[in-house]
Amino acid sequence: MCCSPASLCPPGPTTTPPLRRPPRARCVEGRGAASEYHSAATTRSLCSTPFPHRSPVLRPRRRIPASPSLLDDNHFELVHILIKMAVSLKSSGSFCSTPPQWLHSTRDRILYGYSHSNAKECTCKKTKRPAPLCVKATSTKVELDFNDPSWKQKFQEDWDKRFNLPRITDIYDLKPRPTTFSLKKNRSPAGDENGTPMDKWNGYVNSDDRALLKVIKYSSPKSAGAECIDPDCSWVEQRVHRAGPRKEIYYEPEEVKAAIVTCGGLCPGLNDVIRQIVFTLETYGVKNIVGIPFGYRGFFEKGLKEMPLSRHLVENINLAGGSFLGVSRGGAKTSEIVDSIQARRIDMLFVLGGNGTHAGANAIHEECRKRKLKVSVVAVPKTIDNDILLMDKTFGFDTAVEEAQRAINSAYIEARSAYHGIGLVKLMGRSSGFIAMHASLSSGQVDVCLIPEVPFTLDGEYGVLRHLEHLLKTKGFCVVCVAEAAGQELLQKSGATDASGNVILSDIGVHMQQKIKMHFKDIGVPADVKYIDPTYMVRACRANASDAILCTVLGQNAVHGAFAGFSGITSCICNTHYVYLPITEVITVPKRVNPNSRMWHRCLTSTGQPDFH
Ligand SMILES: Nc1ncnc2c1ncn2[C@@H]1O[C@H](COP(=O)(O)OP(=O)(O)OP(=O)(O)O)[C@@H](O)[C@H]1O
Ligand SMILES: O=P(O)(O)OC[C@H]1O[C@](O)(CO)[C@@H](O)[C@@H]1O
Ligand SMILES: [Mg+2]
Repeated sequence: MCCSPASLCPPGPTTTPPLRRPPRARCVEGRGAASEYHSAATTRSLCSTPFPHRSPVLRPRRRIPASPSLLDDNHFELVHILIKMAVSLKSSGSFCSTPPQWLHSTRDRILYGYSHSNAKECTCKKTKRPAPLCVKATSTKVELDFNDPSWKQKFQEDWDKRFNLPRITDIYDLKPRPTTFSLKKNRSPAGDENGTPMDKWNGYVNSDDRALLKVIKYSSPKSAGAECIDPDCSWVEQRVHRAGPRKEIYYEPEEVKAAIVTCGGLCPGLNDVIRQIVFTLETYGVKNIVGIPFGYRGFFEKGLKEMPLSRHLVENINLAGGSFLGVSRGGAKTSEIVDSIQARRIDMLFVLGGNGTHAGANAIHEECRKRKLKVSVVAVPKTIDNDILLMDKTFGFDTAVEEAQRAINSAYIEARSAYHGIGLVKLMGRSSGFIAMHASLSSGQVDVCLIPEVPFTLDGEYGVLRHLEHLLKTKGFCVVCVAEAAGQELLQKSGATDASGNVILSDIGVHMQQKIKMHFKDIGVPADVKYIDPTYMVRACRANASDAILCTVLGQNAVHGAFAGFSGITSCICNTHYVYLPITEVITVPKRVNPNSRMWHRCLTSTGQPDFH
């Protein structure tokens, strides 16, 4: 029976006064640059007024390094890389040596994380204060000195270079032809007063159209989730290429052979994208469309035959989940794949997949260039994990969240109906906690959300288990949502990898289930633990409405991108606009949840959970 929490469900056990822990003082001073993360007022109050334990209100987080405040979820991971690079540089003796090491933002010693993948050591002045870690702002192509009045212009020039879309005309001298894509092509054009036909269809995107990647002007790097290029948080426009059909194209549709391949794990919406690619190709006039079975493997595994595709064949595939073409991991040998592309005379390759697939697509694109093949390789970002840089979301994510919150709801109902019920749900997300965070937010039924980006302890005074005790005493039941990649440092690593080389994670869900059961047994408190691991259920389903729309647009734009002559690009949504990005810009690291983002703070406000360390 399904029941709404307040009305139909049996009441939970009577609440008892909250379990109180002795208040502890939290002083963040004396930690180098980390202390600057808090305002002076916050720091004072943190040092002088210990807040009561288990307060449901959002408390200032402890020991968060300063620089993540400069970054959003897209770029948070870059800071980890910079920290690692900087720390290793330091240990190799190239860095100024005074500990402690925190990434820090000041006028003359700057780390800013946005869009910069190379960290270089800068000069450290001798100061009395412990020196912060010094990382000079660099980008992949240009070093910026913010004292130079023209730094913005340099930044923008560098940006435009990086986000310039690779195209087949970079290696081929080709003349475009007028597009065959017009939604008016089957109608008789209306004439003006002289009877001259007027083509009023204005559905083409100009190649100079750009969308802004970011729209917020942050007044300070300390603003929640701030993304700043320089320490003053100046406004700099970061523009990317708008996606859509162009008036001129670089292929003769009748001569084109187009192929579609789906790689990696399953994801809701794969079929919707396949279907739209086929529809759009046919609208251009392409007749030779094939599907490559079972991911990149289909290019070289004997016995796997390409599948001819047509509108008729794919008409209804979106009604089911999975991939009509099949998926696989591993086995990507770029040169063999390109041999196969060459042998099959493929002109356009549409690649649907996550970060690994994108890396593969880019390698294929590069190899085609090297061999001077006129092939457009266009990717469409697919992953329930939502862990690809720069884009608002990847297709499949919304649906996975929707399915995940069904599991949370079941855990809630089980926990709410049991005496001292504890519902525990583990959700997917190989390297990031987006599904867990969003499903916790959307369900509104989670008391504790644990993600890999935010470390936690299970045992001890400030551990999760003590908080569960508190919840049982105060609420009578509780629900915990843990991301599969969370708390890996608490578990033994197997060191195993899957066929694509992805690390196989240890099972935090089972570990927590056992720890919770043992803990309550040890302290002699009854606890009824119900563990739900919905695993493949969150991704083996058909796309929901919002993903279906996203897939439709991304699939269509992928085809427009190929006909416009682009290659090595991905078709995605940024800042609510549909755009093309060079693949190289989205695959450097997985996108992760920024613990200083408003979204994570909202999640904490919703769950009411404290710090667990
Ligand atoms: N760096 C790389 N270069 C070339 N090919 C790669 C690379 N990384 C992964 N691949 C190939 O891409 C395909 C998919 O990779 P992977 O299994 O990691 O899934 P994914 O695309 O990241 O999607 P998911 O989100 O499901 O993990 C595999 O066939 C793999 O061999
Ligand atoms: O299909 P497999 O190999 O079990 O992969 C599971 C992984 O794939 C994903 O669903 C997508 O990357 C992850 O959330 C999960 O860790
Ligand atoms: Mg991946």
